[in-house]
Amino acid sequence: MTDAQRKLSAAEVAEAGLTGWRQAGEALAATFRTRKFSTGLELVNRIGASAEEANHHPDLTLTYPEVGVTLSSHDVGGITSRDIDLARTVSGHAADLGVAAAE
Ligand SMILES: C[C@H](O)[C@H](O)[C@H]1CNC2=NC(N)=NC(=O)C2=N1
Repeated sequence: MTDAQRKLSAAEVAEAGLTGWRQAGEALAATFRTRKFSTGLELVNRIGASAEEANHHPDLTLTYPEVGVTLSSHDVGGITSRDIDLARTVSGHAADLGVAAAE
């Protein structure tokens, strides 16, 4: 089993210090206040490109005012370093677009 397949404890997830993200059961979740559908679509497209590059895919909800992102590692049924890494990437895309996460 590689480190990327090791399920992280809640303490390890908290130690990752992900701003704007919360643990929801066996997943990480964040809501980004895009405020415009076009901005949300751009964010979703950037997330999608990074997900394909990482071969690790979130669940996404695109609405007019916001984008919801949920991350978990399906193969182990929990949160791994893959989810932490992609969460950081997603937060970076949001920051690039001037979009804040709902706290
Ligand atoms: C075959 C393919 O590599 C796997 O199904 C990948 C695809 N994307 C994935 N995404 C997520 N979130 N978890 C996975 O276990 C996963 N596995």
